[in-house]
Amino acid sequence: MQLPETQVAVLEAASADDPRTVESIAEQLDRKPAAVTRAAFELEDEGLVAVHESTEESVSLTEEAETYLEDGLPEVRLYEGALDAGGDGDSVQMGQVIGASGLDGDAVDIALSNFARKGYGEIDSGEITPTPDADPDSDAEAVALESIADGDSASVSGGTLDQLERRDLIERSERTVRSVQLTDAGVTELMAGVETAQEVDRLTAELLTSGEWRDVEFSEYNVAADAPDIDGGRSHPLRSMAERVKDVLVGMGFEEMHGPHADAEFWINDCLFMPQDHPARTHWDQFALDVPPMGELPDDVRERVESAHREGVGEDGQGYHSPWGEEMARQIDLRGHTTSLSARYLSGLAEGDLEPPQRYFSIEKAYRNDEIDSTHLLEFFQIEGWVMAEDLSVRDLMGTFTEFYEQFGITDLRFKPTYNPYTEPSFELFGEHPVTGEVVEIGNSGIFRPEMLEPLGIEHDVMAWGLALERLMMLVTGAEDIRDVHGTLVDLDYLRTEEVRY
Ligand SMILES: N[C@@H](Cc1ccccc1)C(=O)O
Repeated sequence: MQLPETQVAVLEAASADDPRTVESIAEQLDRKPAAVTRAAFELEDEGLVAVHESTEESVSLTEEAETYLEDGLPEVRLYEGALDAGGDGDSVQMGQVIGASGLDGDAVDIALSNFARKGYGEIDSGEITPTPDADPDSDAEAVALESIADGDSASVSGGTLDQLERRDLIERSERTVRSVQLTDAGVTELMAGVETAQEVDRLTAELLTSGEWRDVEFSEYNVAADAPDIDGGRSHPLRSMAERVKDVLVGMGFEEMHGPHADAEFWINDCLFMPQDHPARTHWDQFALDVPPMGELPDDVRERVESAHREGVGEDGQGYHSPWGEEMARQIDLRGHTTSLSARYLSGLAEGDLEPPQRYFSIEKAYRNDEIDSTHLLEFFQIEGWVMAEDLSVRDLMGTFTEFYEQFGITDLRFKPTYNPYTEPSFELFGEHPVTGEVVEIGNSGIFRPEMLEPLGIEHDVMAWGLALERLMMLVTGAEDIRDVHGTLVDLDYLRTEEVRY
């Protein structure tokens, strides 16, 4: 006959004459009692053993009892204290006795309430008279505590157990004791020879149809084992990162902006007070599209933008005093930054009138004719954002960045003054790469100039920024080359394994 391994072991350990407890078999086989119990019941189903059950009282000591085991019962200590204080048959002041016994707190009351009951002496009007021949060494309760500690509660009388339970010194519970005894059939099978059935690690169609599944032993699951990697579809890690950024910004009270990737230069550059002869507006930096120009620009904004470029804004404003042509403003480019969205939203074109406070963000692509290297791509994601409020300062800007980047564990931000035609003051942001230790530029920001805001019809302060999503990703995940993170040169292994939680 073939049986699973544990059943064979239990069968061989069992005896026909002498029922053995599951615990003793488990100890002998060095297996868990639960596994032996399971095997015993399976063997019983086969008629090879009988499992007998009985209940047994188990007694355990409470914490209080454990301390008495160390220090002695309080009443015994009181008795010894009384003898030490000189009361061998004579009465002694209670205070003296307690002092000599070393008892304090609740232990004093416990001692006093058991002292007379157990014949250690008399307590009367503040005096204690110990019984000269009381024998603390044979104190039934103290002896019982020792026996229970040794696992021999059977030798303790029922009366003493009841007394200990009343004193909360023991806990009694019932437990089921199972013993295994070989049946005649079991003896016969054992003599005929029992073999260990092979373990099977997967259920097959053959096992099912043949009915053999009943007899084979299935190996246990190892939930800690390494499983093969499965390369199924999953979110791009940069997408997950974008979602996480979005969660953070929405949590900070921002609303999302959306808008065209290919847009009129008007929204990309002119509204940002970028002079039309600015180097960033050449094809060295941005991609122009060979498509018809934008048909209509909103008249009033167009006029005010033109005038800001020519004469500036305010009483002593300074424009660029250089030519400004609508034709160039209507040319369609791939946006070199998503600040075009901020211009659109601020103009009210997208959202209607905006009263402060307002907070907007976008996580969209920008396109630049850059040289591709470990920190530059032609297409990348910008985390654009702006806050419109009554009074804003550089502190608000720095505080917002500190709060934002903290959510990603970046706490060592650095700020460097820079220049943008559309912000004053302006700051570049830097963070340290966790692997290379290099200080990496992660964003650009500032407070929008009146030359930008007035033509858009904004009378309040607006602070704004453009942060690089890929650079944030590199700081968070330790990726060292932007080309591995996103784009046509991406590292597939990185895409398969990188975990970005959001
Ligand atoms: N447009 C800037 C970022 C920026 C946005 C808004 C204000 C200031 C800076 C860039 O692309 O680098």
